[in-house]
Amino acid sequence: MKAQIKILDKRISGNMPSYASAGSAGLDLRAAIDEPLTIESGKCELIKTGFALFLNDPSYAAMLLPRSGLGHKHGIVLGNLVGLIDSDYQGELMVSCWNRSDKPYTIEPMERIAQLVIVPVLQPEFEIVEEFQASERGSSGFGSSGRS
Ligand SMILES: O=c1ccn([C@H]2C[C@H](O)[C@@H](COP(=O)(O)OP(=O)(O)OP(=O)(O)O)O2)c(=O)[nH]1
Ligand SMILES: [Mg+2]
Repeated sequence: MKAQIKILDKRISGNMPSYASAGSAGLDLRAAIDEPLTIESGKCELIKTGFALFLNDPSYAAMLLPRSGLGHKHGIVLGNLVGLIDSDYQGELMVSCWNRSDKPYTIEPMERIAQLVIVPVLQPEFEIVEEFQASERGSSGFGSSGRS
C-alpha cells in the first residue's frame, strides 16, 4: 500500500516518520512547535505534527496512540484517548496532548509525542433483522462472566 504525505513544516523533511525497526507497528510523531510548550496538570493542548497523511483507501485508517514512556512516566496521553484518522482526511495531523499527571510537562520542539498505527478497516453492509440467531453469550456482558 502506498500512502501520500505532504510536508507542511520543513523541519519534518529530515525527520520523516519512519518505522524504527522491521517489526515496529507505530510511527513516532513529532511536535512541530517553534518553542517549548508547557502543558499544565490536567490540561490539553492541540499540537501540529508538521505533515498531512492521505491514505486514500477506505480499507485503511490510522490511529494515534500515546507513547508508553510519556504516558506511563509523565502522564502525557491523548485528550481524545485515541485519535482516528479517516482515509479521506487531507489536513495536518494533529495530536491532542493531555497531561493527566499532577505536574506540568514541557514538550520540546520536534519531541516525539505520540505514535501512528495504520490499521485495516471494514465497512460492512448492514442487514436489519427482527431477531439474531442465538449465540453462546447472548446479551450478557459487563462482568457477567465473573471477576476472574
Ligand atoms: O487525534 C486526531 C483525531 C482526528 N484528527 C483528524 C483526522 C480525522 O479524519 C479528522 C476527524 O476526526 P474525528 O472524526 O475523530 O473528529 P470529529 O470530532 O468527529 O470531527 P469531524 O466532524 O470533522 O469528523 O480529524 C486528527 O488530526 N487527530
Ligand atoms: Mg467525525
